[in-house]
Amino acid sequence: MQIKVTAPAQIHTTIQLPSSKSISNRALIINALGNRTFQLENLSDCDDTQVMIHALNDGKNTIDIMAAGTAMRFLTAYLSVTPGTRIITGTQRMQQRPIQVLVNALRELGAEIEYIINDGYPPLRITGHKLQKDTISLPGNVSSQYISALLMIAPILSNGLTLTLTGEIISRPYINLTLQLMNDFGARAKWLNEYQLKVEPQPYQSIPFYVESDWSAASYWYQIAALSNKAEIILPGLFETSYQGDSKVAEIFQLLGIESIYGNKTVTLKKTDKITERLDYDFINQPDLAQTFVVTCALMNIPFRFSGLQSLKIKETDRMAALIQEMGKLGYILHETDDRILSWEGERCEMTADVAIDTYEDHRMAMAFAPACVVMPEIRINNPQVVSKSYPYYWEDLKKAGFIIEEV
Ligand SMILES: O=C(O)C1=C[C@@H](OP(=O)(O)O)[C@@H](O)[C@H](O)C1
Ligand SMILES: C=C(OP(=O)(O)O)C(=O)O
Repeated sequence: MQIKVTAPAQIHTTIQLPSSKSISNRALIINALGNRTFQLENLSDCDDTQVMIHALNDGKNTIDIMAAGTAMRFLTAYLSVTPGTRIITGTQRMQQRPIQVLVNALRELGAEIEYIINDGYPPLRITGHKLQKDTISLPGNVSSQYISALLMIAPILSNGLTLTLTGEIISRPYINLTLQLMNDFGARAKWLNEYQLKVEPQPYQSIPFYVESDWSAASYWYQIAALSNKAEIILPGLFETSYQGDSKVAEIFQLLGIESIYGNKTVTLKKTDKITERLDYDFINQPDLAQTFVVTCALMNIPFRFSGLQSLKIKETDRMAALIQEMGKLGYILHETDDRILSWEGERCEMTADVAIDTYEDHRMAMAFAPACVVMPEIRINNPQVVSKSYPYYWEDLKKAGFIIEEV
């Protein structure tokens, strides 16, 4: 399927964003490990959260988490401490996303996990039982989701857990998000120092819990505002002091002429004329924002150097390669350095005729490229349904804001 997206002349709208999938999926695991006294409120309706709900509630022997990285990693740890033998699998791409660091750590703690097809990758066969060991060391430079997964099961281990992280720690705000939620649910978990984490053997308590809106999803509305001549966008359900590391998007977009005005549980995006001449930024802590800023800066003609992108290669697709390829179609020549930096110094090439953006089964490719139509007559997006991974109503929300979406 392909759609053609056309933008309105100006944008004045209020958009109810989806709930945070990162918070939803953590709250679900924690609640499942606790006593489930309260219902979680405002859980995301995205695919990644729906697969997690099914995995935890349906009692199936084979669990298919489709493309959800958090579900694969968090459930691998969860199933390792939950009685029974289960197979956990996912999409073809999920079967290429590494999980060895987490499996090795869990095995060292005493878990029973087998690779079913390829060593180091899902699918896995997991038999859950009590884990005894209470210290573990693992690399922090592949995916923070492994660390979050281990942290979340730690309060129910007999002696708690001390984790030592080696190498550069990527996506650290997501580890902090995990600690924050664990502590909200009555656990005792904290950093001992920059590289060590400690979790006490203190069980979770259910609490009434409401999931806030998704800051990563908000980034596409910041992008639309930045690319528009005239825009005012109100986003309810977002807070300045958010648990989510991607709330940083507000600060970075300030450099691209967008002011965030925080009100009663909402943020309003307004345009300013303060726009930086170039943007250099290290995305090590906010990898999911990289696509938003690559597309936005190039289309605003702002040269950039974005570092800290090493984890992009093992996400829904190789996002570095996908960005270079698709920005090339729009006439922008990006450079990749050392598998971790993407830069653009203003080099242009001819734009592909009848350009259609490929999305590589990556929701963020669709969501970050669609706003390009604000500065182009139109944009075509292939396989637009990929957005359901984190933001099922993205296209409906664009329509609500006055965009025209046609199937072609
Ligand atoms: O813990 C989480 O909720 C996430 C952590 C990040 O992954 P990495 O730690 O693999 O970078 C992020 O990209 C992903 O979308 C969600
Ligand atoms: C990388 C992402 O998700 P996950 O790793 O959880 O599949 C994402 O949502 O951009």
